[in-house]
Amino acid sequence: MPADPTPHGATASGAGTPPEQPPAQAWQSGDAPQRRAQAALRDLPWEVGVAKPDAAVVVDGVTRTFGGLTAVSVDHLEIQRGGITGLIGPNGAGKTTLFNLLTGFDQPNTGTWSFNGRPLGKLAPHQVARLGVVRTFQLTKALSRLTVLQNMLLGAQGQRGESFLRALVPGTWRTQEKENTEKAMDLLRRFKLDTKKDDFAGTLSGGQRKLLEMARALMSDPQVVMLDEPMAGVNPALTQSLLGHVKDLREQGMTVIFVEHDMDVVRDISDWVVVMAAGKIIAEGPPESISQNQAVVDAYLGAHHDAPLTVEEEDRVLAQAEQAIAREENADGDVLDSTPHRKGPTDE
Ligand SMILES: Nc1ncnc2c1ncn2[C@@H]1O[C@H](COP(=O)(O)OP(=O)(O)OP(=O)(O)O)[C@@H](O)[C@H]1O
Repeated sequence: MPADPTPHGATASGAGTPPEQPPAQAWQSGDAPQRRAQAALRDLPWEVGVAKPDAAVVVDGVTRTFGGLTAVSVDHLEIQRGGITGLIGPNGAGKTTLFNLLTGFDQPNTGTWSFNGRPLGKLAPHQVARLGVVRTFQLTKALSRLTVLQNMLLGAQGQRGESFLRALVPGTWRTQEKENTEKAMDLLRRFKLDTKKDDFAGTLSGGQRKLLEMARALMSDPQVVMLDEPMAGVNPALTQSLLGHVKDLREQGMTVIFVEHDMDVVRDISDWVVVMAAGKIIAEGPPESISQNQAVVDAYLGAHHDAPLTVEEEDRVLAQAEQAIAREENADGDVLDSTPHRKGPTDE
């Protein structure tokens, strides 16, 4: 069982309640998306698995084990549409594994999950992306020997050229390619990478690669964007710009879920925070509820959250990222084959 969350205002059952506040305003269509998301969430109890007023993603009974280790065991989780949800937890809590499962990069042992009511299990990453759910990676997977623009074009989804029959009509393909190039250049301008379009991605700084990764994810017009540590390794000058871009995604109506260790960043941009430890969700609530939650404090202190990764941990994270990249490249390249290319629980 997950530890009871005990945020400010905790009840005997361990569930938290929001503090007294003025009555929530009814949603106005002209409201800023941030205010809408926060208004929708403000009166919810701070308890694990709480139902959201308008859930885009719903997860039920998802578990993933590696040998004897339970990396993810999530009973119930709902992600509010149009909000920014921060997913936090100590190293090894299962955050990346949960991202991998939800986006088709890994398969669970049990469980179901859906987007807009449509089950996403058994779909490959490119199929999940086409339905509107995309992710970025902890270690940016911008392909270093492709140019910035080529990387962007790889992120385009639903290309007419992917259909075998349409691919036989070169004019159709060229139209699509032109549209994709224009869209890519618009995004590159937005992310201030347009002057680098012909540079190899490998020559970009860490922060610029993060921007490229985010820009590339937007090529498929996603509705849900999952960002794995978007700020990690980014110099302070670019951090504000990246934060601004994440907030922009919400402004444009997207649902954002992001993994982050920096609590200042989490407090700054999250409408809601979900805390994982040892594979389970141990707390949920608005950012202000989290630092007052004893279960969260214990999980972080107990796990030596701020300790640097050991060489073994670094090797594992790198190997995981490389495997994920290889799987996505297989999925991208194999467009005529709808068979999912994924790692399953039996492939450990
Ligand atoms: N492919 C794998 N094989 C074996 N164990 C794995 C694998 N992937 C993840 N794990 C284990 O599952 C657990 C959860 O790992 P995961 O990377 O999801 O955690 P995390 O919360 O994302 O951590 P971090 O914050 O360090 O990125 C860890 O104990 C990890 O060692």
